[in-house]
Amino acid sequence: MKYRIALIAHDKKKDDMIALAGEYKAFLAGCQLVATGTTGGRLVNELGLVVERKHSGPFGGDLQIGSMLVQGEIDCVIFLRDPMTPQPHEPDINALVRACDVHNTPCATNVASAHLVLSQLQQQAAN
Ligand SMILES: O=C(CO)COP(=O)(O)O
Repeated sequence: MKYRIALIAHDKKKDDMIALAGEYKAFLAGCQLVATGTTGGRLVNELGLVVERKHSGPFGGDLQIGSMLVQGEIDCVIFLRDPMTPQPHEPDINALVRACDVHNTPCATNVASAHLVLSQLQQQAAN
C-alpha cells in the first residue's frame, strides 16, 4: 500500500522535520506526500522528495490539507507544531488537528510521536 502522508512544520520545527524526513527518506520516497508550502519547499530542495505543495500555513495550507483529509485522501499527518510561538492562523491549525480526531487519522505533533508513527508505517509497508 502506498501511504498518503501529510508533512507540516512550523518555522522553529522545520529543521527537526528535515532531520526526521531524512531518517525515513527511503520509506517516504515510496509514499504520496503532501505538505504546506514552505515545509514542502524544504523537503523538495534539501531531500529531493517528491511533494505536492499546498499554500503556506498562514495562507490556508493547513485547511487545504484538512480538506483532503476529510475527503479520505490522507492516511497520516506529521505536524510538528511550535507550542511556544503564537501563530496567526491558530484556528486553521486547530481545525486540522480536530479533523484528524474526527476522522480517527493518526496525527503526530512532536518528533517522538512522529518516530513511532513513521517506524510503524515503514514496518507495515515492508510486510
Ligand atoms: O504554518 C504552517 C502550519 O500551520 C506551516 O506552513 P509552512 O510549511 O508554509 O511554513
